[in-house]
Amino acid sequence: MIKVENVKKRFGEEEILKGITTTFEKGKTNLIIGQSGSGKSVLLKCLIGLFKPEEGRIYYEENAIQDMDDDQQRDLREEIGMLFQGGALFDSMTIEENVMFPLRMFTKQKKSEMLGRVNEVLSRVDLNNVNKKYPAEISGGMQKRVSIARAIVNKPKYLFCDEPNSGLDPKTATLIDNLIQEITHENDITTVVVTHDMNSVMEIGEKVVLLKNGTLAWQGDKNEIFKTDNEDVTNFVYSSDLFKKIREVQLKEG
Ligand SMILES: Nc1ncnc2c1ncn2[C@@H]1O[C@H](COP(=O)(O)OP(=O)(O)OP(=O)(O)O)[C@@H](O)[C@H]1O
Repeated sequence: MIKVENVKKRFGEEEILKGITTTFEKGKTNLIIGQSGSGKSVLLKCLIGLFKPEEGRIYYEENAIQDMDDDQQRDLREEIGMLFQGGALFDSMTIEENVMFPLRMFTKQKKSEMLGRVNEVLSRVDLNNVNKKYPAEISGGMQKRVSIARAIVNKPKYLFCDEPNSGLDPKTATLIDNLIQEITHENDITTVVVTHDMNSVMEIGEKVVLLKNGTLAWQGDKNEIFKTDNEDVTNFVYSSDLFKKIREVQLKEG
């Protein structure tokens, strides 16, 4: 579990996060949603220690990042898997080399051991026989699977995904969402996903945190999001025409 307590982050005069308090739960897919510029990425960067909040505390289990020394922060980094926006695979490396990269960075395993683990995670994301290909030689959906494999190769306790569906067709996006959720459940990981995608909210929103102008406007789960009268939620959810229509049908049917 990750606990966020009154986190404030400013850039110059502008306060971007205005005191966020929430929890991201273990074994669940926790989603951060909100309009463009609401502070989702800044919060994610605070969580992984890329930005230092001016105020507030972020706890991994019982331990606040703010109290960790360099060694403890390095240990924490090894427990974190990151799925970057766009995948961020290294173009000049094969799929196998890409997935092996975190193992080479963080462990002293033998090559054969690393290869065993690489094949295990590639197989988990249903990718076989692509080891020697380069990212440009496989589809966007497959690249995303490779990125997931790379993010989990070190058996992280915490997984962060920045817009995992960007650039994917709806069917592939749903497959990727489901894969992230399955892996979260199987390994009891605390997963945090930043997304704009209402389909993701409906599919995997086990805990949903809505940001608005750097404040926490609402939190709940995917079922509650369609029942609440919170105006910020309805503005966000029903800014999509499709969901507006679903809402009208729901209201008609009582
Ligand atoms: N390094 C930075 N320096 C200064 N301002 C920043 C920095 N990073 C983000 N901001 C500002 O913080 C605000 C929130 O940005 P953030 O990237 O968190 O939004 P977001 O909700 O993730 O939006 P999007 O959905 O478009 O990615 C924006 O006004 C942005 O300009």
